[in-house]
This record gives sequence, C-alpha cells and structure tokens, in this order.
Amino acid sequence: MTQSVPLAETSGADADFAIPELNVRAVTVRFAGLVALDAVSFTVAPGSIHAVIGPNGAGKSTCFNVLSGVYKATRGTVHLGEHELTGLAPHKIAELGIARTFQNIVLTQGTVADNLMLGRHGLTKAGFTATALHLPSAVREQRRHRERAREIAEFMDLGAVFDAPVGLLPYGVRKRVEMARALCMEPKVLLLDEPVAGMNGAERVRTAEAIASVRDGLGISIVLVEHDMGLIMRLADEVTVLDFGRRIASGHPDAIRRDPEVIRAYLGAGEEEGAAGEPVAAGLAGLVGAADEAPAAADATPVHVRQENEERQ
Ligand SMILES: Nc1ncnc2c1ncn2[C@@H]1O[C@H](COP(=O)(O)OP(=O)(O)OP(=O)(O)O)[C@@H](O)[C@H]1O
Repeated sequence: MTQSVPLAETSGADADFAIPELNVRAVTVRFAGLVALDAVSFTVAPGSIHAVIGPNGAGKSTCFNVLSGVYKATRGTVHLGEHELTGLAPHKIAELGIARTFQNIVLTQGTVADNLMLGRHGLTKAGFTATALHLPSAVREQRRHRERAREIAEFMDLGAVFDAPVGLLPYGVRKRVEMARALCMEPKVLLLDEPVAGMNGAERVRTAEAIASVRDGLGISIVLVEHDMGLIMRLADEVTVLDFGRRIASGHPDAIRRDPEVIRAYLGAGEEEGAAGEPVAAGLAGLVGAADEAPAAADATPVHVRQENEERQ
C-alpha cells in the first residue's frame, strides 16, 4: 500500500474526478414513532476521513443507509457536490460516486479477481451479448478492467492473492478484498461500516493502514462508522458524534474526546464529576492510539465484538 495509483482509470476524465464535498443537511429519519435521525447535518471535506460515532442505537447505520440510498430521509438533503442524492436509488448513488462496504458481509465465493471485477460491473460498457460472444471490443474492455482491478489489488496489498479463492483467505484479508471491491467502482466517497469489527490486533493495524492509504494515496473521501475509538482517534480528520439520533458534537478528534457531552453520552451522566473528571479523562485519553497495541483492553468495541476478537486471537 505504498505505491500510488491514478485516481481514475479513465483518461481525460480528471475533471469528473475532482472529489466534491459531501453535504448532509438537516436529515431526519423516522420509523413509525421513533426518530432515528433528528435533523443531522455534517460536511465531509474532500479527501478527508470523517468518522460518525456514537453509542449503540445512536443512528450511525441509519445515517449510512441514507447516504447510500437504502433508507429515504423523511426530511433534509444529501448532496455530493452539485448532485442531490436525496431519495435516489442505491445504484444511482453508486453511479454518482458513493461506494460502501457492509459491516457483516464478508466475501467467500470466487477469486479475489472475480470479486474485484464485480466492482467494475457498473463501469462496463459492453452489453451482455457482446460479452457472451467474446466480441473483440468486449474482450479488450474486460482486459482493461482486469488490469485496473489488479492495480487496485496491488495498492491494497492484495497483489499476491489476486488469483486466490477468497474463501481460503484470513478474515482480515477478506475484509480488505471487500474494500478493494468498493474501490474498483472508482468512487469519490467510500463509506466504511465498521471495517475492523471482528478483527484481531494485527488485522486492525493492517486495515487502518489501508484506510489511511486510500485517503493519502487516492485522495478519496472516507466516511467511517466504527466502534474502535483508538482507530477513530488515530485516523479521522473530523468526527461527528450522534446520540439518540441527534448530532451532539462535531470536530477534530482531540476536541471530541474532551467534549463533556460526548463523555456523558459514552460513559453515562455524572461520571465526569468523579475525582475531578480524572477517571473519565483517563478513560477516553486511553483510547487514543490504543487500538493497535491493545484493542480489547482499551477500545470501545462492543462486548460481543470483543469476544469474537478474543476467539480469533
Ligand atoms: N428499519 C428500522 N426500523 C425501525 N427502527 C429502526 C430501523 N433501523 C434502525 N432503527 C432504530 O433506529 C435507531 C438507530 O439505529 P441505528 O442502527 O442507526 O443505530 P447505530 O448507531 O448504528 O447502532 P449500533 O452501533 O448498535 O449499530 C435504533 O433505535 C434502531 O432500533
């Protein structure tokens, strides 16, 4: 993950590939009587890692589902640059440049190459008949997509397993394949839903490096939902904190981890008064940079995920 690859494989399309701001404005989502998101706003700066965090049930997944078109906002708007995404179908949103990975989907079928080529599907121009008949234009196009998929695999440190069956790879590598598949869509914004959930310490370090490389090497914006606070504090350029569907804080990770309302939301009201705030301050400060060294001891990963991690180690 040290080399850089061009932002887009399309020649002469650089203007189209300028990374725009992602603007979420006053988005509300209601499920019957429940307000899962309550007028939430935030902006993802081009080429930044923007984390959306919050306790269980805060509305993080709902937010992701709105951004990717799985859920429709009851109110509010989402724009990617000049394009309004509000209410568009997921495939339209993907076409406009938003790709996502899922928390619980880990690929097991086919080779790494097969999976990455699935990510190229939306960019393939040759129709079904041309492809089935192996017409020269279709063959050329497939070859070009495969070369690009290999480039992305190498960027994600997957070059050595490009032709390997995904099902035989370790869990952490499969999760990286999933991220590479999303990158094969040539997105402008990558939505990562709990990318290190269920990983052991070494896998987390590798994945954190991969995420940083995507920002630093490709310049793509990343929106990250993750419970691992060490990873968030280390990687994120900006953090939006949700609690009961409301945005309670937004800003640089250093400011977020000292924000009294964030501390209250995570650790419970009243605790920050104990011992001049030291236990709380120490607890949150301990999260910073802790994910890589001692993820189970110091992060805010939910208990069930920690147990999975321990079983894997
Ligand atoms: N499809 C749905 N129908 C009804 N309620 C829903 C639906 N999806 C989410 N909710 C509710 O909306 C609220 C926010 O849920 P959401 O899954 O977005 O939270 P979260 O922050 O992602 O939580 P977690 O960290 O546990 O994944 C919760 O009260 C949840 O029960």
